[in-house]
Amino acid sequence: YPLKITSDSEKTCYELLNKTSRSFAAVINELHPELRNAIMLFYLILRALDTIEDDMSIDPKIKIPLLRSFYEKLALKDWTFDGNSPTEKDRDVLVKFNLILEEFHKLKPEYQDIINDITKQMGNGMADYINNEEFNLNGVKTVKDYDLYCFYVAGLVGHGLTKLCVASSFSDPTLLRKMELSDSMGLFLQKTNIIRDYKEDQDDGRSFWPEEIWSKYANKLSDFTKPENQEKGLHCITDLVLNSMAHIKDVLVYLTMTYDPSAFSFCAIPQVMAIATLAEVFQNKNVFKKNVKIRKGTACDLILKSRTYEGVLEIFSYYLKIIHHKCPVSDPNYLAIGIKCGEIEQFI
Ligand SMILES: O=C(O)CO[C@@H](C(=O)O)[C@@H](OCCCCCc1ccc2ccccc2c1)C(=O)NCCCCCc1ccc2ccccc2c1
Ligand SMILES: [Mg+2]
Ligand SMILES: [Mg+2]
Repeated sequence: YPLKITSDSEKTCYELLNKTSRSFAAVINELHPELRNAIMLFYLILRALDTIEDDMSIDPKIKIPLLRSFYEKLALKDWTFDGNSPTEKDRDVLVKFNLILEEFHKLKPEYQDIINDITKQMGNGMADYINNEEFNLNGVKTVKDYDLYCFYVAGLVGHGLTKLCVASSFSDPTLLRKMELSDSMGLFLQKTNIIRDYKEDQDDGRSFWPEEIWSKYANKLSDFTKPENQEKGLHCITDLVLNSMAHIKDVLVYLTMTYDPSAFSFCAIPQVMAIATLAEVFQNKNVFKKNVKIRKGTACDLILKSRTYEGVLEIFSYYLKIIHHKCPVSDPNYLAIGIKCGEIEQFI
């Protein structure tokens, strides 16, 4: 669909989108015009909220009220925020937030309400975690906390996207009665990022790997940065990958209920990138040293192949086999990985 830019503020919004996330920008730009601006603005507003959450230089006494009240800024005409540290990578979305607001108020009220509601829930969820001393000091404790945090920052995005797609008749309204499918769409992506971002988060003094899992393999999470602990670290990655695989069936069911071809690609592409990334981080000690990424050429093949549902099934089946074959017999989760791969294979 040709991109028809009608104002300077809209032009700036697309520039901000392309600058803050090449991967999501690529799929959002392909969307049908009916949804494209709504989802582009949904992305920028939540990225602005996340840029406040991610900035470790902002005092929690300032950050917590700002996260909880952020959704109220959506009612304003020209609010901006310049309180991020100069090094915060996406600080521009807050500095130019007035232009995002200008475009946001042009959306259908129904779309504005959906975005408002998700922004409010996410802001409160993020604030709850920073407020909870336990999480702030030692990171995520239980797998239950891990799922709750990922629900707040990504599951809710799935909820909002589902409501926007159903409102514009691009997806099956049944999805509204099965919101756990939307949860899984977000949790699968967020958990993949959290596994991949171990080193980056360690360097930022943050951690999202749940203690309930990593404590089986180390005394403290930073142990995995030492070579002598990396065999154990690989077992921990297996455990985390196994936990993420629990969402795959829901993801595949969700995709069968997304009718519009551009909405299907928009939903399918991040998911196939995630399964390819899981296979890349699996048994890969580089995770403890740098940010592991899938090759550009692979990403292009995946985009082409994920245009049909059969193509998506082939991609998942291919990478599940890779994960299964890469798992050494010595890994404590060797059998569980085989069982989970078999379970999903049957569904495919
Ligand atoms: O700072 C970073 O660069 C990464 O931040 C991560 C973090 O801080 O944890 C983390 O920040 C999360 C809070 C802000 C969420 C922003 C977002 C992301 C993608 C969207 C896609 C479409 C519409 C709106 C969207 C909103 C992050 O960006 N994680 C990437 C995974 C999030 C997936 C969200 C999501 C959920 C369901 C989906 C269903 C279909 C298609 C895309 C989907 C996308
Ligand atoms: Mg972030
Ligand atoms: Mg964040």
